Amino acid sequence: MRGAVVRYGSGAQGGRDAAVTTAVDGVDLDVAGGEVLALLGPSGCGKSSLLRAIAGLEPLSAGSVAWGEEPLTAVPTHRRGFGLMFQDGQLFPHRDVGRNVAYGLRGTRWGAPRPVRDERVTAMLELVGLAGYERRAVTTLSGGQAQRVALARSLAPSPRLLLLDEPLSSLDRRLREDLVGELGAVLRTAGTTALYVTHDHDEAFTVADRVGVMLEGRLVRVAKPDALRAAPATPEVAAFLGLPRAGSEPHRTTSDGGSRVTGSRHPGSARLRPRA
Ligand SMILES: Nc1ncnc2c1ncn2[C@@H]1O[C@H](COP(=O)(O)OP(=O)(O)OP(=O)(O)O)[C@@H](O)[C@H]1O
Repeated sequence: MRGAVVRYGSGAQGGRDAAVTTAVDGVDLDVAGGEVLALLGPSGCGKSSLLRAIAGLEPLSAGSVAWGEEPLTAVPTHRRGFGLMFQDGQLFPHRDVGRNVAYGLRGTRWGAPRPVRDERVTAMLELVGLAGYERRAVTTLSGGQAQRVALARSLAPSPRLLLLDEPLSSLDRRLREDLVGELGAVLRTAGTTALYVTHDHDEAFTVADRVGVMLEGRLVRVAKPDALRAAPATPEVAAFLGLPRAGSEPHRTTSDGGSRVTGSRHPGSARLRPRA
C-alpha cells in the first residue's frame, strides 16, 4: 500500500471541506509473506479504515493498493483474494457450523465435490480446536467458539492475506487472553499472511511478528515487538504504549505529509508481497 488516504464526508474524493474527516493520511505499508502484522492504535486513529481500504470496502481518496506487482486499487473486494474476519464473526445463524465453514469454499478448489469440501471443513475445524463440531447449530456456540468458527471459515479458502478487525474484542478479557495466543498459533500453522487490527497492546504484542502503531491516521512506527518496546520512535508512540521516552529512534515525515518509518526490518519488501 502506497500513500493511502481515506477521507470521509462531503468532498472526500478531492475537494477541501470543513466536514471532511481524514481517517488515513498518507500511509505506506508493506506486509511480508507469511507474517502476522498487527495494526495497533487508539480508537478513532484510522485502523479499521485502513483495513477496509486494503480490502476494497472503502475507496481510497489517494494512493494505491497492490499485491506484489499486481495492482488492486480498482479491483473489487471479492476479486482481491483476501479474507476478512470482523469483531462479530457474522456467522449465518440458519446454517450449522460445517456449512458456515463450507460457505467460504464456494468457487475454490475445495468447493466440490462434496467429499473434498467436507474434508477441508473437517481440517479447518480441527485447526481451530473444534473437531467434530460440523453439525452443531451456531446458535448453541459460546462467543469464543463462534469466533473460532469464523476464523475457520476465513481460513478455509486459504486467502493470500487475512484481514482481521478486532476479532476478539467482543469477548471478555480472560477469554481474549486465552484465545489470542491460540489464534496466533493457528495463523502460523496455516502459514497465513495476516493484518490484525487491535487497540489492545497485549493482543498486538502476543499475536504479531511486527506491530505497526497508528496515531491520528498516520502509521508512525512498524517494528518487531521487542524493537518497538526498546525504541518507540516518537514521544507519542512511547506515551501510547506507556513506555518511557528514552530510546526513541529518528522518525521522518515525507514531503507529501505521509509517514515513513525508519529502521524497518523489511526495507525492500514490495507492497503486499506474496509468500515466496
Ligand atoms: N463511514 C464513516 N463516515 C464518516 N467518518 C468515519 C466513517 N468511518 C470512520 N470515520 C471516522 O474516521 C476516523 C477513523 O475511524 P476508524 O473506525 O477507521 O478508526 P479505528 O482506529 O478503527 O477506531 P475504532 O477502534 O474505534 O473502530 C474517525 O474519526 C471516525 O469517526
